[in-house]
Amino acid sequence: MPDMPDMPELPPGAARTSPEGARCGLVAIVGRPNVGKSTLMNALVGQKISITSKKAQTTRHRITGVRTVEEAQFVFVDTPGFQMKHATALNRNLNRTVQSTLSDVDVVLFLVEAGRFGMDDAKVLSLIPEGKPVVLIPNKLDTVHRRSDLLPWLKSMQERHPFAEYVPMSAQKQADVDRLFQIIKPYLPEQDWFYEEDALTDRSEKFLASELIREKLFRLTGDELPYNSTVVIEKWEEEGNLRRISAAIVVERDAHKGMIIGSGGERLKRIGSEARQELERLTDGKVFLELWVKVRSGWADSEEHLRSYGYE
Ligand SMILES: Nc1nc2c(ncn2[C@@H]2O[C@H](COP(=O)(O)OP(=O)(O)OP(=O)(O)O)[C@@H](O)[C@H]2O)c(=O)[nH]1
Repeated sequence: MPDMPDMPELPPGAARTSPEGARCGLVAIVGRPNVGKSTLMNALVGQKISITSKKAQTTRHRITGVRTVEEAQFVFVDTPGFQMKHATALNRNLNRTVQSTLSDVDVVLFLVEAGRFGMDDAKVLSLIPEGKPVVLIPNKLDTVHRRSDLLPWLKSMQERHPFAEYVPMSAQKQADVDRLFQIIKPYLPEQDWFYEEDALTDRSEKFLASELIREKLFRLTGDELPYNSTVVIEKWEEEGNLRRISAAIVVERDAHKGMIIGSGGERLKRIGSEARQELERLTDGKVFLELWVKVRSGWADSEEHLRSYGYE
């Protein structure tokens, strides 16, 4: 059976429903790991399409979500986080992805943690091409006790970069998220919509499934598991409303394999059963999920492996 097709790429002008004065543009969300990019994108798109987790570096793919608000259509590109400590091929790839993603967007949302600007944030800022409108989003504002403490910090940020807008907010607050749409709307060019009004994402169901298994994997192994473990969907068959999925969790070391399997296979069973339940909700059908763990030593260092796993 075929995979769920990705949404076809419509050239500008092909959407049939653009209203008078339509705007449409690409919006990138960037920031160091764990700053709240996935949380913000999920809030903006209004549906869980990217996976949030306390584990840094959970977003490795470019993910596009689409949201139409009044006459404006926002096409979101969620770019990967950064891993500064380990300079592997994986990270070089991430930086390339970030830069190529940013070269063709209309506006960049640059997330930092309100009141903080470190080397890791500076590195992200330095990858944004010159001349792009950049909206500074000091996120997690709810964790700042006195808002007035933020003023000198905001002033210092003004000196770092000529940001187009300053929008301190909390990605977890709906009112803040709604306000953000209005603020970034003028940065979208006036043109016809790229997608139908109710389009949510152009990612396939298969991709979402692998991200979902990854989320369960990281949730249930806590901080023990290195971020560069990955999930590869090896079999995907559909029979009516039933999906038979076989997925491999690829890790670097035998020790990690044991960690995932757990004593008596308990942990792997739990990862599988939680992922299956959520996949059934996602696909609105029945799912047989077979999970297994593979050791692929040093895979994060090999450009070739990266290509075969689809990270180019
Ligand atoms: N208090 C608070 N926590 C937040 C907010 N936004 C996100 N978080 C939390 O911050 C953590 C990281 O959020 P993510 O959305 O996964 O961050 P990310 O930038 O996508 O992370 P990577 O995928 O590692 O790049 C999660 O535990 C979120 O619940 C916020 O506005 N306030």
